[in-house]
Amino acid sequence: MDGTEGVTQCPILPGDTFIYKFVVDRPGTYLYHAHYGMQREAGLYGSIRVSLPDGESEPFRYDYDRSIILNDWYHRNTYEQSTGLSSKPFVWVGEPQSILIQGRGRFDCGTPGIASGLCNATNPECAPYTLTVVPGKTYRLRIGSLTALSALSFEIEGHNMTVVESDGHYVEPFVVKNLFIYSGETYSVLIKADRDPSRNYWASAKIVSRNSTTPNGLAVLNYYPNHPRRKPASNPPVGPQWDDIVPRLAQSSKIKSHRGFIHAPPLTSDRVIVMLNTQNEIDGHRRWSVNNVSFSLPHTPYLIAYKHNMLHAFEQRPPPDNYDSKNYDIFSVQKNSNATASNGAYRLKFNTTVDIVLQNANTMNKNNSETHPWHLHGHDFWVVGHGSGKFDSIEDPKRYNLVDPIMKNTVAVHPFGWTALRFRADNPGVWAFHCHIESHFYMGMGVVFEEGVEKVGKLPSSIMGCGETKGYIRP
Ligand SMILES: O=C1O[C@H]([C@@H](O)CO)C(O)=C1O
Repeated sequence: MDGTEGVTQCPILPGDTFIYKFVVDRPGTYLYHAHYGMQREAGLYGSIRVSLPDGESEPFRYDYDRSIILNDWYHRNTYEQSTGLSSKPFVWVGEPQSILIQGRGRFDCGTPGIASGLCNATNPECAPYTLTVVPGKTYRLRIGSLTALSALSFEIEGHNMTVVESDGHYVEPFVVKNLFIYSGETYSVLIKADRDPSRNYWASAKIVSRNSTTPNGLAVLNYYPNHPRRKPASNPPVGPQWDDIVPRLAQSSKIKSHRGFIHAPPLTSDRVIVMLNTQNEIDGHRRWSVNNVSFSLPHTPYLIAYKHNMLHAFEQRPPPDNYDSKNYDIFSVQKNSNATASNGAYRLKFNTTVDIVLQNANTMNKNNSETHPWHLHGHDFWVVGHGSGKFDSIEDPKRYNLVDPIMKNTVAVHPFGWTALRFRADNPGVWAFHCHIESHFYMGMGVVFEEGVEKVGKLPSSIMGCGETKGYIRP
């Protein structure tokens, strides 16, 4: 079960109980969240830690295992936000009010317009999250990002982090001072509590890629037995420049599979889909598109429509596999006047190898391109390449890493850059592939893949009840 509303099931109605069954078949760090409207941003999410079977060990050592979720937080509720996003004129959600580390953030209660009775900065719930460590011990910190919008840089004052896992795959270890993490991703890092134990240290999460006014999210690394509320004696780290793409691209390119766990990709692919990511206007609505097609969800979930011969429930023409890459200038604002909205799906041949090249471009604002974390349901993919500028379909594939690429389920395409990924279409079903920024998916930044749907067994009636399946009896 996958749980994506409109793709693999109908939404779960208020008061309903819905049971998800899935096989827990791989250790690692994972995220779960609502996939209806903007409910994830409204708070319906969490993380899952899958441990190893007894007797097996990981390719790294640590004394303690801790998990945190990074998020961004808005004061306006998601109904207001989604109304603005679909209005004419368009009302953008703007920057979040706070960055949260494990659910805790801060906000200046002196901000004009905030009713003072509702905001109390001395409330103990406003105290930063504290991670208590025993001097000399090594911690595995599992970090997941479920931000609605923000790309983050996470760091702990004075402590390097060794990246060892991402999205459930072991990484060939590398050391960072700050970890760039995009919505939908998970990382495990090892931290050794080997600094002066007489004090506490700041952990900080800073927004990158957007020129944000949101203050950094803060937490405290508390060396036992210091008091957890004792403020670190220094200023929190300022973090990297928000618009410096170089270190972000470098980190993305650095992540490789752990050498003891290499599962190499097929050396060739059967199909290449190049996806130009653009922001554009359709019928006066601000939208995001892939190859000039802006995604909209059908009322009848694809999986049910395919299995129950209701193909009329959505557009049968698939979106294009390419764009006019010869003539399109990705570095300037484009009109994209042929952009349309559609819910057509890509149909993949079962058991074939598919390459996706995400091509970033300028938004509708001058000299602006954003970071988009793309998340694929139902699969892990190999990240075979990242680059800046326009993807060269002859030269760039020659430089793909087909030896030890990392497998992930979420990967970023950087501003004015491209990201190439490869996967096997070997999981029968229908799967969303979308930008994990909540408002961007809402604005159409996604596609759907069908593969081997004929191999899917009888569908449970619990997933039905919407669109053309309204009359279906639910248990
Ligand atoms: O989708 C978006 O819209 C705004 C801005 O482009 C509107 O002008 C923004 O920053 C986005 O990510």
